[in-house]
Amino acid sequence: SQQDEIVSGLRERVVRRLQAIREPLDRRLRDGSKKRPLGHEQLSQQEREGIRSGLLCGSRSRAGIKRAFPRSGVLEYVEGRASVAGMECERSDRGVVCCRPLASTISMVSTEHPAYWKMLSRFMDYEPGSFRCFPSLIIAGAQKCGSTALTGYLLHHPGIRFARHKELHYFDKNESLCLGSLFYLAQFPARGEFLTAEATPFYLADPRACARIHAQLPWAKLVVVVREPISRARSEYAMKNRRVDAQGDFATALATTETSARLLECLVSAGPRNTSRGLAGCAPRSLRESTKFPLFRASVMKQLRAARADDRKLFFEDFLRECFEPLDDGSKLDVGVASRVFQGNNPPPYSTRFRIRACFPEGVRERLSGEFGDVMRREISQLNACASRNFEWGVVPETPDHAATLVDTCVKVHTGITIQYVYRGLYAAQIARCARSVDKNNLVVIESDDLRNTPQRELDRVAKALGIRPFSYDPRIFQTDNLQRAIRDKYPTFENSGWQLTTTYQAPLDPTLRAELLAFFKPHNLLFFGLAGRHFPRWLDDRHHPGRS
Ligand SMILES: Nc1ncnc2c1ncn2[C@@H]1O[C@H](COP(=O)(O)OS(=O)(=O)O)[C@@H](OP(=O)(O)O)[C@H]1O
Repeated sequence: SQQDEIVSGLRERVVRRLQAIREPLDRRLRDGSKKRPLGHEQLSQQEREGIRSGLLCGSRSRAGIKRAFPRSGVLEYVEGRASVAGMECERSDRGVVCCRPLASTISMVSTEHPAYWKMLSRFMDYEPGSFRCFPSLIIAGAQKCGSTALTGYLLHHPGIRFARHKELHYFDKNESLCLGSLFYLAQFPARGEFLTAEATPFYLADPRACARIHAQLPWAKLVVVVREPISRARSEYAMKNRRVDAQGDFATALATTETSARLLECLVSAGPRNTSRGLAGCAPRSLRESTKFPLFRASVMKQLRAARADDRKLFFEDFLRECFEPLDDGSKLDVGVASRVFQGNNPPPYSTRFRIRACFPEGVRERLSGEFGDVMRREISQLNACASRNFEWGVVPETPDHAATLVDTCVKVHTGITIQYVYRGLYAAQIARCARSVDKNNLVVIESDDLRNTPQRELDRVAKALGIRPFSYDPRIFQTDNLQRAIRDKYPTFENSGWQLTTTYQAPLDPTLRAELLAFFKPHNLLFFGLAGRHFPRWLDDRHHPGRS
């Protein structure tokens, strides 16, 4: 079919590029140690390109050094090996389930690629001998439309098990893909009387994820939850707002010399080998209780892990010296700790402040770039300017394919909750792009209000698409409190990212802004209705959602 041709054409192009990149790299690897760190400036143009395009793994250490090595994950993907090595697929009333033995793959990987295995084993938790099953169901989008509610409901289905974490981001992040399908498989439970599922609502927005999913998991069903785009955007903005607030509070707490001093004492007593557990146990309470703390802890660990095992102690000491500014006023630091970390300074420092910008940049970089109306208007005007420059049909796409080309040309997609509040509500564009690789029969679209109002009916649609027996849910699980509980039990840290089951909005949206946004989204919504084969009149209605959004 045309889709297959596109995929195989793409694959050929990628393989050719890959060969061009691999040859010099293989030579270098033969010449030197497999793990030889390469200074960024030492990377060849091709290697740099390989890292950029995601064909090679590149990791950055604190010293700015990059390592490049062939990415097992991407090799699997490009060569189509991931899906076949030892895989067993079966179709039953449990749907289509494809599994692979984890243990034999592990022994192969650990002997053939020790460096890769070393990196991989850090992320893995597995029982030897078990088969793991790739997901047959992926909740692929869209963000802020109710994907977590849908996950929370499906958690009660006896024939479905979800991955350990919500939002694996395997198909959209080069670093995850880099770890390969073994890493991905390890996120799912050992084979049992169920199919497996994962939910990463960013997949729909990512320009490459659908093609990657199709190449690795051609049997998987993708469920896309959509929502009236203005409410969606507002929900995303509200979540970002919560994150920025939490970030400000964390930075303020960290900036006090008292907190910084206690943190440094805590790190010194935990030492290089026990840093993570130590931080969880002895970091000042004002930090530990913040929703930003897990990110902070992960960031410290990531920086420390960049050090090679043999020089970890040295690296740890360097980290402390670089990240804690010596001061001579403020909250006093334990004398022993001060002289150990800041030895050589004159006069001897007795207090300190954590250098948050240098040492925890991810904790302070999120910003709101204006009021909701400003960011929406700015994004729309940039999109319109780009569209009128590039397309004879101007700013209003006439077909879903036009809409897909519009976003391909005019939107540089960013991960995370960034400034793409408008783009992520252009469902026709994103679904049409996804359908270039994923078979339409494998795409199930659910509308957010329908999910809220008639959940059993929507869950039956998912079961039907998966080819599994319908399941009658206890209606109590649809109550908000129970839904919240189910989500918290499964994903206890999910709310740390600023996510909440529902947002309380302070005021309704300004009517003028609402009218402008409705007018902008209308043609995109109509294209989406055409694709979905359903009309959602509430999306076009000015009176819709006066209270909720
Ligand atoms: N049962 C049910 N059905 C449909 N939608 C529901 C349901 N429960 C919650 N919500 C709404 O989901 C919004 C959050 O969406 P997500 O969970 O997909 O967000 S995320 O992308 O995972 O961050 C969030 O939107 P806002 O409240 O506007 O922020 C929720 O209201």
